[in-house]
Amino acid sequence: MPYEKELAAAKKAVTLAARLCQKVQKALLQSDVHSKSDKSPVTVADYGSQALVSFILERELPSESFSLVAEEDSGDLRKESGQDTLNRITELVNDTLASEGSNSFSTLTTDDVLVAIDSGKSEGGSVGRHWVLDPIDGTKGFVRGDQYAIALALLHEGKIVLGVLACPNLPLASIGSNQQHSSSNEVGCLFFAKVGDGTYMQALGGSTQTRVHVCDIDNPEEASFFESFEAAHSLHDLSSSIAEKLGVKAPPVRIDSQAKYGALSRGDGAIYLRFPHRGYREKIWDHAAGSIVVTEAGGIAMDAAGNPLDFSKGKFLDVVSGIIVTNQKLMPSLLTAVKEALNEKASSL
Ligand SMILES: Nc1ncnc2c1ncn2[C@@H]1O[C@H](COP(=O)(O)OS(=O)(=O)O)[C@@H](OP(=O)(O)O)[C@H]1O
Ligand SMILES: [Mg+2]
Ligand SMILES: [Mg+2]
Ligand SMILES: [Mg+2]
Repeated sequence: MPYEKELAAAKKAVTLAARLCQKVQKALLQSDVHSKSDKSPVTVADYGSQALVSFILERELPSESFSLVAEEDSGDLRKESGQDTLNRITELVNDTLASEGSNSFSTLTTDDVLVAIDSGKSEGGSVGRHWVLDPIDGTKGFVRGDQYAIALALLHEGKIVLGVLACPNLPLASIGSNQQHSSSNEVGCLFFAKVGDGTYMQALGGSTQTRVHVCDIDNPEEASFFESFEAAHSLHDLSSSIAEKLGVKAPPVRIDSQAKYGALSRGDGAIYLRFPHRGYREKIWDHAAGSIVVTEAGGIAMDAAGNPLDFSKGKFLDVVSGIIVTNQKLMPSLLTAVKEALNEKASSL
């Protein structure tokens, strides 16, 4: 089966990274959170997760020429002021590797950790294979104690061919707005998909996998939709105008990160709307794993003009206006509603 060993390595890497993140989130210290040059937050767990995933992929797939496009870099950790943070990250990475129960590695030094983080500097593109990683997607949610995801995908000749999404705080039971009462309040989901092979979910750290599908609603009135928790990341007014045009009755479900794609892939809701503020450029690591998880579950992800998402152009994902995701039946009416809402918005400016 194509990409079988890559999927196994990706699941292992992401599961270990999730373990590191869970440990940090439980006891998050103010000193663990820093601000990047664009003012967005980054924590020791973002860096630790990136170092771990990079290290595990290289260890598990030694024969491959390794290319990784990832969100974080080690610039701030190489400064004098970053030394304590780097020591803390190195300790977290080594503790997590030790908890894996294998003695087949030697303790990583701070230099090893810097090198592992910086192997995420690849630019991606349409040629060859590139891993695409968001070590913590939804860092603001992570810091708040809410939803976040570790999102890893493989790009091959410009197409996403596999994706793994760990959502440590996502309930195993549905979170949709019409959710049934569930006796289980267990959290921690691992979604994974290979091209042509469907999408599966298992409990994080578990082994029983179930195939998942997007919902098959065709009446928009019965649909519910997901959007960003942070109003700074997506225009909530615009999505509410789209929902109104569609006749959606349920209120929006606002959660952080690509956990939205995971929830959609198992039918918790029907639509995901994402309309960043003017001037923001999407990055491939914010959508690569999520998009294959949804499409292999029977959904479609497009930009607001109905173009497929093109991951082959480097680290940016250039889209017209925003990203919309839903099932096959709802997409035509969703595209119409989006077009109308965007036209109204443009004429009111
Ligand atoms: N201004 C702006 N507009 C749009 N998107 C932005 C913006 N700033 C950041 N980001 C990216 O949003 C990523 C998190 O997206 P979410 O959908 O999780 O947003 S939210 O936290 O639910 O509000 C978040 O991912 P992480 O940095 O990995 O957390 C960012 O890549
Ligand atoms: Mg992100
Ligand atoms: Mg991130
Ligand atoms: Mg970030």
